[in-house]
Amino acid sequence: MIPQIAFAGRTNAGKSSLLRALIPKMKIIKPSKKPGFTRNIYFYGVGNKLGRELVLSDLPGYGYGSTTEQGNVILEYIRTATNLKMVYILMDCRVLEMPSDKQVIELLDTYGIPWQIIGTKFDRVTPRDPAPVLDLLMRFSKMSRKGAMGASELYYKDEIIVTSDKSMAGISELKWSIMRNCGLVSE
Ligand SMILES: Nc1nc2c(ncn2[C@@H]2O[C@H](COP(=O)(O)OP(=O)(O)OP(=O)(O)O)[C@@H](O)[C@H]2O)c(=O)[nH]1
Ligand SMILES: [Mg+2]
Repeated sequence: MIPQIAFAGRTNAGKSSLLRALIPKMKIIKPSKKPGFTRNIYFYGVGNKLGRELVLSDLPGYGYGSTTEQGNVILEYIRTATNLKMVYILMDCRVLEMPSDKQVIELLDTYGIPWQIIGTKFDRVTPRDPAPVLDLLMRFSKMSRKGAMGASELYYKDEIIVTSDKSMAGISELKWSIMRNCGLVSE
């Protein structure tokens, strides 16, 4: 069965943009400034001449600007997706975790689906951003592990990969992470 990797996150988090950065040759639905732009799930098969190796799924965003219908699409996907190896939860580096992210994380834990946080729009982080955000990014970009977070540690059980579709920061790291999670390369 072909392994599947999903990209989830709040509306506008940068899911479609990150997919374009990951697989530039693929015709991916255009990113948009309008939150809630991706209304359905888009599946992208990735492989070589011998066949398809994995499927990347671009999920609709949740939270601001999304609809109940989009929420139901996400729920149904989490409930029924087969061979789902990882759900990357994208969060704008300057905003990070919101209550809706926690709800999705709790849902994934309920179904026993692995998840990992990906920071997006790293190019937009400036020294003027709130110190906790910068501090957190500094720690996680050094790949520190579980336990560094104090109160929120439950929600940061793994390292955060920090990315940008502008500077291409973290894109290669994310590609390796995807391949490891699909069992295409060893740990
Ligand atoms: N500067 C910067 N802007 C980004 C980056 N990634 C995404 N954006 C911008 O953020 C906006 C939203 O990007 P999308 O990729 O459409 O976000 P999405 O998560 O797919 O949004 P929905 O489909 O609405 O859930 C667009 O204006 C993008 O150009 C990034 O790494 N850096
Ligand atoms: Mg989108």
